[in-house]
Amino acid sequence: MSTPQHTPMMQQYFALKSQHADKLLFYRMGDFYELFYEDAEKAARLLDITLTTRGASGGNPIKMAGVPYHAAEGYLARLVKMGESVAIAEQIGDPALAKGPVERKVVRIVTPGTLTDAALLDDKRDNLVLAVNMHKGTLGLAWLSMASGEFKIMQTGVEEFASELERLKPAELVLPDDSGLNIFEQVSCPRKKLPPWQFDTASAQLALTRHFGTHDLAGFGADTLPVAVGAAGALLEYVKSTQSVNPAHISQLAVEDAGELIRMDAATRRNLELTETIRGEPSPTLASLLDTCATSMGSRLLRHWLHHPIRQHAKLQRRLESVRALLPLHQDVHSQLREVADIERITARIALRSARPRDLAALRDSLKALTGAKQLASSLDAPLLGELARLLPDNSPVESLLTASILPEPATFLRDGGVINHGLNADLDELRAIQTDCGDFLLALEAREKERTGITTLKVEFNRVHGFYIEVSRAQGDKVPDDYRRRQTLKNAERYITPELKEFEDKALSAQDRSLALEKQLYEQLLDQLAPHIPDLKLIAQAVAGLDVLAAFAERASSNNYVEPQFVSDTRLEIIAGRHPVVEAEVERFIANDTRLSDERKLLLITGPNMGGKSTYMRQNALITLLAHIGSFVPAERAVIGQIDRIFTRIGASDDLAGGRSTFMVEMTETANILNNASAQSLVLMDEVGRGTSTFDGLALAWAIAKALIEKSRAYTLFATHYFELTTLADQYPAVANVHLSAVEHKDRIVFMHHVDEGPASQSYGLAVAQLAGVPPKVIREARRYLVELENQSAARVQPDLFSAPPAIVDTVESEPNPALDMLQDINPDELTPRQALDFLYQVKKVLN
Ligand SMILES: Nc1ncnc2c1ncn2[C@@H]1O[C@H](COP(=O)(O)OP(=O)(O)OP(=O)(O)O)[C@@H](O)[C@H]1O
Repeated sequence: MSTPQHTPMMQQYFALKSQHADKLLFYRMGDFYELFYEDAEKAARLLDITLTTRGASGGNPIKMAGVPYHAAEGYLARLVKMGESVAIAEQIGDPALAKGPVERKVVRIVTPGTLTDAALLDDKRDNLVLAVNMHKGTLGLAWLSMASGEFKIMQTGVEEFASELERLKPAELVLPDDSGLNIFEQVSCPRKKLPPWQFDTASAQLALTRHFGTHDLAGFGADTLPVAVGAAGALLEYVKSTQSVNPAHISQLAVEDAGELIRMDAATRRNLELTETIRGEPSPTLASLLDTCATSMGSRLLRHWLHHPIRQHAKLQRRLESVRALLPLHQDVHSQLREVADIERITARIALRSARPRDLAALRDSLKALTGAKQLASSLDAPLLGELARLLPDNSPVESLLTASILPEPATFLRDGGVINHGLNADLDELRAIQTDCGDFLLALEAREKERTGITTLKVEFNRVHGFYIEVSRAQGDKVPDDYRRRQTLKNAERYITPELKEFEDKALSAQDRSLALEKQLYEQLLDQLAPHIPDLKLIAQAVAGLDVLAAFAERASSNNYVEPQFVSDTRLEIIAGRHPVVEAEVERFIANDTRLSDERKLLLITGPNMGGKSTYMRQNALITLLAHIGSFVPAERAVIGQIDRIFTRIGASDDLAGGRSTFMVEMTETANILNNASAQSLVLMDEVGRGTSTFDGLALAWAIAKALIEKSRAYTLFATHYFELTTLADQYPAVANVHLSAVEHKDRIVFMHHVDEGPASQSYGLAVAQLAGVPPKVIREARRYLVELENQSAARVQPDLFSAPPAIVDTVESEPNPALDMLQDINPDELTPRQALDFLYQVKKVLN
């Protein structure tokens, strides 16, 4: 675009912009970052800043908008939240020496997924960038937290994409440009498209081995995952392109083994409200309830654990032992950890050389504060705590280095000076002494000059614009000696300089410049010295996070009266007096309930009135199971839990309008997923399945789905339903048991007991609940009348609609003679049990086939 008519500065701008066409370019001009042309229009719209025009270049006025450099972080944060990426071009040349425009360079690229600045990041959440690669139905995923250096990959089936996306919740997606796959259409997060060759396994392997300095990827266990390696290579190259230095803190690649985790699909993660409510709010959720962590590293790890429940009982035992050991001491541990800053993110900024002076001071103080936590953790009798304690520092070399190098309270910005400690560098100390001695020298000079000249009101002073001067009031102007040179004339006074003062001024000002430059150099050296300690610092951060979460579990266990769950190898889910951890905190009196599932009792059919507590009861069992599998104590009197491989939920009606699926379609898609994938070790929650369609279709489907779950999947199933007809399943299958939530009607009002009792519910109470909700009395009266009518009608037919043939078949029957019609003529529905009716239906079906 640059043509000879453009001004030299705009030519420079276009050259930079052409390399960052897909981003907003912040172009530094003095104290502002300016945006031009389309960027200016976009930024003005997004940030609500003024759009102006200035001069002209290439024959047209230049549209521009700007933000002050000192407030840039806030604007960047807003842009990144809106999914924008920004390239920041700084002035790197010396304006005094430049002939044309001062030299500028893009020094930093800020994208939603690669943030590392403390000001732009949410403390409590990992900010991930996820790269996706696909090859013949195989999905390769690679994700990275730039702020911690954690880099992971996995390979799975393409159909798992939605569930992985819900688990990882990336801030940015990186895709091959040609993917053209519709699975990405529903994803709302910002995407970066890269040339497809970057996802090629061979070039990715080369990029990765070069970065890690390894011969191949076998050491990471990644050599058998070519599709994921393709994604990892592309991702690494992408994040490197956003930084001006090599991200050395990305020091290893880990393969996520999905087999070690309890799997949960996207709907389950949402329905259980682990880290977000269904409405997308951060509380009340399981995370908001459990998070009493003292550090943000702990809060982030807790969220990670909630989405990654593990299956190995031995590993869970180690966490549980630690929680038990921490029960009497969690307060002490947390009060030690409260002094600890975000070591993980500071470490990443050290690696990226963007750590600020106060980051380093905070790291120094945190390392010191950890000595106490180390002692506490190592004094406890739990192997996992012992391991964490060993990773914590005691007199760490980094702490000594930082103590020697950084002032106790350094300035915020290195450019202001006042960062490097005294005694580290003799030259710096000398330059600083010149500045400190300055005051004494000026006082002495003032006294001397007063005496020499006899001018009693003479003052020696300094200001930024004019430097040092001697001020003499106009009244005493005639006493000024010859060696005074005039520097500035004021209304009532003259300001002078003398050769002696000039010499001093040169020395003082150059001392200041030189000390600032020296501090900068020493700071860079310090970052170099810290670089080899990055792996240790990362381990320390992990240990702090682990200790913090385990102490939070202990705190929750004692404050909320949780018990240690027991794991067993047989088929069992036995929860005595279980509670819903989140609902319990919201209601005045929570009624605890038991759940017993085993080989002999695998499906509970739950009936009861609306608002009776069915959903709460089902979810509490899933949450207790989940809590046990992250190593937490659980809200119950006793919990004995066998092997669990997956948790499925089909709860509530949620429209997926964006995805073009109706409520019923969503319901059936989720149900299909459950029927296809649940095993005998899965925990399945089905809430009122079939509700989204007509009563008879719904009932028929619910019946068949319950049968499939009990006959084929044999999963641990909690099946809540409004269809009382289903309660007869218990007569046919010994592994099906009926339970109900009780309620009593009292003078037209309904009182919910919230207690789970054996057996089916006796009646529905739908009208009573409607009344309770404030439906007008007239409507309730009408409904009551109609209900009586319906009940009378159905009394004449037993289970009429479930077993009647659908209209289409009736038509066929009428148009041509059919043996099924004769069979129907021969039976008396009033004499059939539901079982016989169902069997009869099968016979009719056979005849029709
Ligand atoms: N065990 C309990 N102890 C105390 N209060 C409870 C209990 N279970 C549920 N509740 C209260 O009852 C309310 C309704 O519970 P829930 O949503 O589980 O009912 P439901 O039977 O699933 O209703 P619906 O069929 O309308 O979905 C909860 O919000 C909670 O306040």
